[in-house]
Amino acid sequence: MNEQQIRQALRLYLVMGSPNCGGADPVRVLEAAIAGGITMFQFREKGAGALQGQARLALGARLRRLCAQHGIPFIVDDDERLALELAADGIHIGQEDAPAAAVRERLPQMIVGVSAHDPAEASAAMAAGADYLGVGPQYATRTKLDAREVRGPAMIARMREAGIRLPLVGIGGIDAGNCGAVIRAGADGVAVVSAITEARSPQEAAARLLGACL
Ligand SMILES: Cc1ncc(COP(=O)(O)OP(=O)(O)O)c(N)n1
Ligand SMILES: Cc1nc(C(=O)O)sc1CCOP(=O)(O)O
Ligand SMILES: [Mg+2]
Repeated sequence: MNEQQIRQALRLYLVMGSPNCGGADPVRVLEAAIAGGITMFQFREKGAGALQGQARLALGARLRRLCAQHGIPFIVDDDERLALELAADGIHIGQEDAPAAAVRERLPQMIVGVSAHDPAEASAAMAAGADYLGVGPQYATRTKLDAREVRGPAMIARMREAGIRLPLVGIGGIDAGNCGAVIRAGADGVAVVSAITEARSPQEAAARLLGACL
């Protein structure tokens, strides 16, 4: 994918694994979210009760197939080996994961997303060859227990003012009521977990988000 295609795909980015689905089948949740209009998906099988080993691989393969059927880019959180096993379109890594430059070198064919919390980390990620940035937490989140302090959309504006031109998505506590502020600050899109996975109707929640952050 070229830079413009990545920018478009970031518009409404669902990040999720089975622990986020409250007992519902993650495949059904993803199906509904796709019907509602999500534009990118990240398999993040993390937290209490997360699947391991073969079960994780099997779920990832079902989600991967669904994304392929609908032309939705499929990204894997953290795990290079899993990303390769699932023939993912990309990988997302954080500041505590493998160095971005090494991942870029090992996975030249993949989209590489990197978490950045300030302009210095954003510049370093850009120099390392990142394809997009994830900037959070925008707002308070209950989903990631080890999230950093809330940065707010102002951090995105600071990155843009500092000359960071990479495709960029905000993440953390984002819903239909606050996503507009994230886009107005300079993000190409929003990444969400609970606003879709915990909604009574993930399809309607995705559609509402898409409408609100256009
Ligand atoms: C799109 C996006 N942005 C940020 C993150 C967070 O990544 P990281 O800091 O590595 O934390 P974990 O998700 O691995 O707990 C993300 N996953 N996706
Ligand atoms: C996966 C993740 N990364 C974050 C960061 O700040 O980098 S916040 C987060 C969880 C986002 O979940 P929700 O949309 O339910 O708040
Ligand atoms: Mg990580």
